Amino acid sequence: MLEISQLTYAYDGGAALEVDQFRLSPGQHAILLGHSGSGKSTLLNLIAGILRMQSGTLKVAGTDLSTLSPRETDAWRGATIGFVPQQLALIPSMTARENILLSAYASGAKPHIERADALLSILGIAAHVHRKPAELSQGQRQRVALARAAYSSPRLLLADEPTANLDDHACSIAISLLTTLALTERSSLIIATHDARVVAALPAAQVLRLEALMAAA
Ligand SMILES: Nc1ncnc2c1ncn2[C@@H]1O[C@H](COP(=O)(O)OP(=O)(O)OP(=O)(O)O)[C@@H](O)[C@H]1O
Repeated sequence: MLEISQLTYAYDGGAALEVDQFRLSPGQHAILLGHSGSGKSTLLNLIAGILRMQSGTLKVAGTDLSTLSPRETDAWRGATIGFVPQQLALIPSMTARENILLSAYASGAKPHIERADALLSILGIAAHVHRKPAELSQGQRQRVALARAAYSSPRLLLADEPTANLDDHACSIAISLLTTLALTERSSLIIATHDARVVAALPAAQVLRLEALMAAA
């Protein structure tokens, strides 16, 4: 599902990420673990093809990302990746259902309302389908962002710090929602986090530890 070898990435300010070797089999989950600034978001963005890799090997769901043009990468991402960003990035003027259907609206594909509503139901917020983000709690907003990421049945679900600022109860709910979705959608899950509770909650996940490079420079 994921194959990384001697991957490096540098921003203008200097090296941000080095991963020697990492492999994830289909159906396995991974945790990218590291302190602030260790390159977790950078690696998630490389895996999603949002950042373009600079050197090394990065194969995601069987595709060597270095072989794709930017246009091909966009199409590949739409078909393969579901992303839950840390800031959720919901559109304030749209309802929960409309936020989930956003990718369909944007690509001109037929929106599958039943699919959006079924996901909201799996995530326990079917009653809030017509609410806008401001009318939802933070936990409910996170569920909408999860449903939006899962809408296209991605092979890989990526979540950036999904438990940041959550108490223990909300943290275990967030993790169980992610694993439930991964199970029902048969997706692999990659979680970027600095939260040891995530490692404890997912004992079968492969852990990739990242070290900050810039701070040491
Ligand atoms: N767009 C950018 N331009 C220059 N440097 C960047 C950029 N984005 C991130 N960096 C730097 O790259 C390093 C890794 O950042 P990244 O956001 O990937 O870390 P992170 O582990 O996700 O951190 P956090 O947990 O705080 O979100 C940091 O030193 C950061 O300052």
